[in-house]
Amino acid sequence: MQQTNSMVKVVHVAVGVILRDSQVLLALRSSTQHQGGKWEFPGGKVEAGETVPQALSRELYEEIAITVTQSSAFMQLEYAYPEKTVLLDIYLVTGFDGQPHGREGQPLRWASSSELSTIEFPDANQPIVERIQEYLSQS
Ligand SMILES: Nc1nc2c([nH]c(=O)n2[C@H]2C[C@H](O)[C@@H](COP(=O)(O)OP(=O)(O)OP(=O)(O)O)O2)c(=O)[nH]1
Ligand SMILES: [Mg+2]
Repeated sequence: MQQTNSMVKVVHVAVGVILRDSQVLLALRSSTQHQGGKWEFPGGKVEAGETVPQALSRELYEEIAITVTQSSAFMQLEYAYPEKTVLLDIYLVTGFDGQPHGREGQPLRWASSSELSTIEFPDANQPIVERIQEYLSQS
């Protein structure tokens, strides 16, 4: 039987594009994770009963120790990896408290718009990178 999209479990992920001085904060996914060894926008899975902004705030506090004070919906993207399908719910984070650091030992870096073109992201991320570059060129 042909597998249709409705039969595939979709993993809902809250993703933060954290902005400061026209740069974006990235975290290195550990080699043991799905899409490991690539740079990501910090975030994680939305848990049952959570809104996306709640999941985003929780994940950014858990992963990089910041408290989100200002965010807005940016884009949504569904992407089918061979092993799973993800729905990335992407928010711009334009205000936060605290000094970001990788609480799980993961390296962090700030990247400028042009640097984003040279960094290896998970396969789903290309449209996100393009929209960020468009956004930064207008601001
Ligand atoms: N955080 C994040 N996840 C991404 C990006 N692009 C992308 O394809 N993903 C995928 C990879 C994973 O399959 C999924 C996110 O899962 P995750 O591993 O961050 O989830 P989590 O933080 O809840 O971690 P865990 O507790 O399951 O280990 O979304 C991205 O830019 N940021
Ligand atoms: Mg995560």
